[in-house]
Amino acid sequence: MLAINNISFAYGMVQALRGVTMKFAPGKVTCVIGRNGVGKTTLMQTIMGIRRHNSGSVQLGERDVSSLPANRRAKAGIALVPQGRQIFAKLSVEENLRVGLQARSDGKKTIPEDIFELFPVLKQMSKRNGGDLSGGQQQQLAIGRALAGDPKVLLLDEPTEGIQPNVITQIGHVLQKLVTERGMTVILVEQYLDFVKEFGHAFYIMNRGKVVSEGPTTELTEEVIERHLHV
Ligand SMILES: Nc1ncnc2c1ncn2[C@@H]1O[C@H](COP(=O)(O)OP(=O)(O)OP(=O)(O)O)[C@@H](O)[C@H]1O
Repeated sequence: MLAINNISFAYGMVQALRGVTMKFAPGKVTCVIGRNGVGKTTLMQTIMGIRRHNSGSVQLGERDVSSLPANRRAKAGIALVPQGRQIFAKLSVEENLRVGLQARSDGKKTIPEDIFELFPVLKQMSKRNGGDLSGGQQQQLAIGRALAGDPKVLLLDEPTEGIQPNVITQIGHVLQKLVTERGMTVILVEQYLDFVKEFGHAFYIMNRGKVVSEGPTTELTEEVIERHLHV
């Protein structure tokens, strides 16, 4: 279980998060949705420890990880697939995956074979440079790199952005596997509501740095969407 309690964060005078409290269950995909600029990316960066929240706490299981920097949160089992993927263009696919190994707490130095089973294209392309891959392949690489660190909690910031439909479906099935077979806690920032409804179990809607609605995705009705998400 990952829980965040009363998290606030400001960029100077811009208050991006205002007392956000959320719970993320293992074995479930929890979706964080909201219009542009409501604080979703800031929230993911805060959970990862890339941005240090001004107040509140981040609890991973029994452990309060609020004071840990990002690299130690990664070792504790949190991984982020960032918005825009941020793969290393000049490194090969294999080298990108090796970067992910550094987050492991068991010191393992080889890329786990199951990453190639989840994303066979990464095996076929293993010697190619990251920058030569298509957008969809880069997204798979970014997820594979996060999984190389053997996380318990996987954060994904808009993984379907700019990706062709067949790869979106493949990514959805991988997330389904990670939660059902490994009991992983998956947290998904997503604008694509069909994906949320198909693969998500629970949702939080944010507006102006706050939670304004939450529930199981079966309760993500047209009325809720109309009230909180339409511009
Ligand atoms: N580096 C920054 N410096 C100053 N303000 C920022 C910075 N990054 C984000 N903000 C502001 O913080 C608020 C929240 O931004 P954030 O990117 O977290 O929202 P978001 O919901 O992820 O949006 P999007 O869907 O467009 O990515 C916005 O008002 C944004 O303009």
